[in-house]
Amino acid sequence: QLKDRLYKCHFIKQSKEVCGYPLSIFFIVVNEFCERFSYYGMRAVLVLYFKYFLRWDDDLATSIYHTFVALCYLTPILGAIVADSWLGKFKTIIYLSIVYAIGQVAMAVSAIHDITDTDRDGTPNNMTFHVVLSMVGLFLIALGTGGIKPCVAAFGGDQFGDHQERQRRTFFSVFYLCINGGSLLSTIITPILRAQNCGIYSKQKCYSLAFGVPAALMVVALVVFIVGSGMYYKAKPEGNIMGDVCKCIGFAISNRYKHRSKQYPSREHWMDWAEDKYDKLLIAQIKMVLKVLFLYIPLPMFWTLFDQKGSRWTLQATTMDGNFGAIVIQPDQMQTVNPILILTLVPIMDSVIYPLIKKCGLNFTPLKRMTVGMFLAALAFVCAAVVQIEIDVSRKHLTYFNLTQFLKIFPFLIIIRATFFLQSGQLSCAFSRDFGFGSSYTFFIPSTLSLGSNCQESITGAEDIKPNSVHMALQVPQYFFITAGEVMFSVTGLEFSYSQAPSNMKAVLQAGWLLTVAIGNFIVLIVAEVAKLPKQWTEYVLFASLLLCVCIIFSIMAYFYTYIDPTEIEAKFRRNVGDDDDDKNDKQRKLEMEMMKRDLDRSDDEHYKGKQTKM
Ligand SMILES: N[C@@H](CC(=O)O)C(=O)NCC(=O)O
Repeated sequence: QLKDRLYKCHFIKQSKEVCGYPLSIFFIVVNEFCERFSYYGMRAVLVLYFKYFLRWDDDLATSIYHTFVALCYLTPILGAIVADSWLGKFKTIIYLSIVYAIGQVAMAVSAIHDITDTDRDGTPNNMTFHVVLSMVGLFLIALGTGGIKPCVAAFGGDQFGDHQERQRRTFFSVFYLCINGGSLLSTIITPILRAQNCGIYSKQKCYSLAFGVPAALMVVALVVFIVGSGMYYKAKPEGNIMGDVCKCIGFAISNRYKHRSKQYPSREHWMDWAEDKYDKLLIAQIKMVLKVLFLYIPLPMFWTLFDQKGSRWTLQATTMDGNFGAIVIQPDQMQTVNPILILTLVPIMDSVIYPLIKKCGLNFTPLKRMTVGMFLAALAFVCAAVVQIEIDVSRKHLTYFNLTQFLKIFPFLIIIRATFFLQSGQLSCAFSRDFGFGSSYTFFIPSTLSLGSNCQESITGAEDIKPNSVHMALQVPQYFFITAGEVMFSVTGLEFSYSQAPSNMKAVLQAGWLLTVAIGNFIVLIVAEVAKLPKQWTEYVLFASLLLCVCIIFSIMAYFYTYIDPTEIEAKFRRNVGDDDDDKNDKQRKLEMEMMKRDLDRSDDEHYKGKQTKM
């Protein structure tokens, strides 16, 4: 460890800097931007791809969507283990990014309807092919995105020396902004691509392009990361810390069980039963981690609600009117409201709200912030329920109007003007109609119609599905509350997990934190499946109530939590151990340091000489 630290100091001293930041982190930040573009871009259109391309119903589409998201947050554990105990972060990121890019390409190919459209009617004839290929693609993406997730941020953090604490903190903020920048751009762009018509034999909605561009961005992310290769500090794998933790806990439990009889004196903490075999420092570190993990138990419920903005809320938007005057918003583009608000709310919270609360003399601790975040998310779902009731009322009556009569009643809903051509031999006639957002019509063409004459007046239409009359802008309050909740809950939670974790277990807690997201997505599936509520708004109310209950439980748990300083605790343990064999260790350490410094100086000289010879 000492040797590694010396090597790192030496490496960082030698590496190029721009404005006090290692040049290498620019490649990492750009990589993250492209990767998040790829992930969120694909995810933005996913639920609509299930519904309209694979022709699944809303429930199946929602279930598979959340299974996929859950898988994306289960795989970080795998990535952390592979990186820590075997390949190291750099190689893990490279290999898993390749898997990820292959998955994205598979998704793009699965969305080409022409591949199986043998009768050329615009719909695939072998749906199984498309379903299987897209499921394989999603599995590879989940493996890739989840696997690299705990590695990229930590790898970025590794590039800073101990003296660059401030720069490291700024790097993490920029990193979060890059995530949301990538997400924002892709969530605007991929729905536009999806809405285009493309195809060889027949034109259909262009899901292949909407998945193809994220695939290209993932390749760019990989290339950018590889280009920076020579500049990175690459820490060696530290051994499987997750394995050590599990073994130590397993030993404590089995040892406790073996000594269950009353004749053995009890110990202060059940983990103390591991003292017979394991280092006291490791046990103290595990105790710190377990304390935080216990606090994590109620957290998945927040993600249960949060991640529904990509499924239920997008489906809700499909039943709303996206006409904003100058622009028409696609339902899946509404998700951009989240990253837009993140980019504005994070700086406002950090520089105005939190300092103001502090000035008022209130101690707004991280756990209190997280509790408020949960409450805001519950509020967001109450808003979603109210909007849903509005939609249900507006869509209650399916009426059959004469089109002209209908347009007279709802002229403000007109947003699309389409022209149809009827042709028979040399004769043709054209008629135009205006359509409301989300509406469906049947036109009656009289058998007596003579082509060549004006058919505008002769053709009448019946409205099968009324245009969406509830405006998408009504979703803004629910987005506002869920994003304000995210800033208070997620950004604070990440910071809390990092600050309360022992030095060698930051990755373990990161993986634990990401696991709460995975569990949250599984809860959506379970609740939606078990409750099977007939009305969507009642499901929203159910989720809001569940989170409110969990929020109360969490606030009680948080009340009893005492904040710790892991560095201080670790130093105390090291001092205690050090007291026993101080002299021996000091001499040994000094000797090792001397030898390593000499080694490094020598390798420096050789490196320098090598450069001179080459010149
Ligand atoms: N606000 C989200 C991005 C989004 O939902 O558009 C976020 O920052 N997520 C964190 C991540 O690591 O993706």
